[in-house]
Amino acid sequence: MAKSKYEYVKQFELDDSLLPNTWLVVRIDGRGFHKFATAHGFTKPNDRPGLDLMNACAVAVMKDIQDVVLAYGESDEYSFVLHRSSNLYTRRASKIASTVVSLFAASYVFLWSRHFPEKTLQYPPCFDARVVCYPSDSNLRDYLCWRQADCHINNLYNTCFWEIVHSGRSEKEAEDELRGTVASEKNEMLFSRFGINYNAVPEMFRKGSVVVREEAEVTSLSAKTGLEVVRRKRIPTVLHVDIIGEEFWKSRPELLGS
Ligand SMILES: Nc1nc2c(ncn2[C@@H]2O[C@H](COP(=O)(O)OP(=O)(O)OP(=O)(O)O)[C@@H](O)[C@H]2O)c(=O)[nH]1
Ligand SMILES: [Mg+2]
Ligand SMILES: [Mg+2]
Repeated sequence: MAKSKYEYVKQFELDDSLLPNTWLVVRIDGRGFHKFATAHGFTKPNDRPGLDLMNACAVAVMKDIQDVVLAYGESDEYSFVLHRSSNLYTRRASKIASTVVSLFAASYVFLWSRHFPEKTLQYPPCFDARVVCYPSDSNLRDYLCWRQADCHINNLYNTCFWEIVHSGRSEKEAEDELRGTVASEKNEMLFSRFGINYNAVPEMFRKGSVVVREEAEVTSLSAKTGLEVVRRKRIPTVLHVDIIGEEFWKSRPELLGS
């Protein structure tokens, strides 16, 4: 069939394929979530149902997109790691990022009432997305260390900040008091002034959330025989563990393996 005279416009669509044989990380982040958290009365500094909802959305993304081998989330962001061998959408950046972020945002709305049965969603949440290539395994691990260290630094700061505010000081006073303090001083402040052992703060808040495909037994009914069948399946599972040290990677050699 003859091409229409309009077809030439396809030439304006530029190639945005990502470098082959590199780890791909899609990071999504809530747009204006400071305002979103306020509008929905999220607990400060950590809202458990809000974080559970983020994790449920990440699981939904991983159930749908098999090329995602691991996801890491904290605050209003989630990073999705696609294996270096992935050929999803022939590695076109905009197709990959837009698919991940729209699936995440749609899941956020779809699953909202399950996590907030008593709260009405006030307006549509929005997330941005970017995709970055990491050429080596150590670059990828350093990326994930960066995000988990960010989670730790922010959570320690925010835990102190809100303890000071909840004790009756203004936000400005809390900010002034925390300026220039190091981690050990913040830990000491939490312990001696507020009776909080930082290590006893839930791991989800201190370490963020990692989603990996863990083997589990799944029971279903056979359509043929009507009998129960037990299968071993790899299910996206949310963990709150350290991913900076060796332990996590040593016990999961398949993650970085080919
Ligand atoms: N109260 C509360 N707020 C949260 C929680 N998680 C995230 N937030 C808010 O979300 C913000 C996320 O930070 P950013 O992503 O840097 O800021 P943002 O307001 O989303 O702005 P942009 O990402 O630049 O659009 C935090 O500063 C908090 O205000 C939570 O569990 N509880
Ligand atoms: Mg944000
Ligand atoms: Mg953020």
